[in-house]
Amino acid sequence: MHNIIFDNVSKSYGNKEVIKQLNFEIQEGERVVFLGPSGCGKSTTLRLVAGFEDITDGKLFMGGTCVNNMAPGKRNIAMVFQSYALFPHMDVWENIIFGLKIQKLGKKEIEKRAKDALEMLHLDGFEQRLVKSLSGGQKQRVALCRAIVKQSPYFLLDEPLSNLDAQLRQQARQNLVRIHEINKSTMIYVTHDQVEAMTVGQRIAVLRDGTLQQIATPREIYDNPSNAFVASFIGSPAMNLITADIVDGHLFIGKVAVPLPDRITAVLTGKHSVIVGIRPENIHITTDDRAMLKGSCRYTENTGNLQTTQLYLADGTAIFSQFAGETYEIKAGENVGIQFLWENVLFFDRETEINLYVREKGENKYGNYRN
Ligand SMILES: Nc1ncnc2c1ncn2[C@@H]1O[C@H](COP(=O)(O)OP(=O)(O)OP(=O)(O)O)[C@@H](O)[C@H]1O
Repeated sequence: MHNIIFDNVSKSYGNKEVIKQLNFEIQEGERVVFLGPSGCGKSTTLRLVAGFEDITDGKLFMGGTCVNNMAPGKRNIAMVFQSYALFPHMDVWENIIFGLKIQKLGKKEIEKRAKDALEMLHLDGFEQRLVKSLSGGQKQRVALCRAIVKQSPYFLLDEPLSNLDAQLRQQARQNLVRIHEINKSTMIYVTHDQVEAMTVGQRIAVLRDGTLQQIATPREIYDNPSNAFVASFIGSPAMNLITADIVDGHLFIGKVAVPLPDRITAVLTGKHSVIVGIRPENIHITTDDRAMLKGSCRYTENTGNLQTTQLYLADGTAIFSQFAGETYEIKAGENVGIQFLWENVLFFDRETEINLYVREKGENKYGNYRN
């Protein structure tokens, strides 16, 4: 069994607590992404698993064993760093087999593993090339090769693709996922890139200021973020967050009152100070005079397949609408009608920012308003 359990794990540097009481489990063979803004503690958490940092409080279990005091070399991990950490004066082959020679594996086994890895990452033919003569993308693939030949049950990656351009990143992401589906190691992948998180992770752990905000599948994080922070961190353009008040069945955005559907008021009765969360694709622009809100177009961008429009509501709130397919052309300054797709609207408590509609196991704990 090669799972990882964080049991109340905290980490401080001096008086500063940078990781705060992490409690979650990564299953054997699972691909989990740590996602969050710079400084939220992603790398530190990964380094706690690798054993490069000591845990200040709590316990970390790997494969059922508490590893708080276990040296990194004993943890059976393979790691890939942003900087690649290759030996520039050695050729590709030497870089890849270096760790295996130290492990004193047999010559045949070393050759087989290295050849398989080179083939998997389309590096056959590069064996004799000096690392310093390779491009960034090639170096990154050598670093991946060097990690996968170890065949370790734990695979840790710290922003491994951040030095690559957009196109190479996409290829590298696909390579990584493919390798993982073959190796089925327990994988942790650190990134601050939400697209990478959505495409690589089977689950995403979102961190903020050293605390875990949510750990869930990409779909769940996108559809049902636990709070306004998670909501705003995933999606591009980001989810619209609109300050509003619910009063007796109406949503007040500034002075404009919009009647709420019964199934929402059945759950959110009385008064609530909220942040309305609505993704750009759930805001429709219409010429229909009966639209729930009126706004004016600030600008619109058309990328062929997608139209993205920034709109001002009557109270000055700026929101984004985005939709695919043919649309009528909207001009800057034009007045338009705005319609929310209510079934996809979220409500966050204004003070705590907590999602008032987080569903548990597919069910909305406040009722079935979303179904
Ligand atoms: N050796 C250290 N001594 C003191 N503080 C540290 C040390 N390493 C990290 N920190 C602090 O811990 C916090 C978390 O840092 P960490 O590098 O884990 O964040 P991160 O989410 O990986 O950020 P980034 O995406 O920028 O790498 C930061 O406030 C950082 O300044």
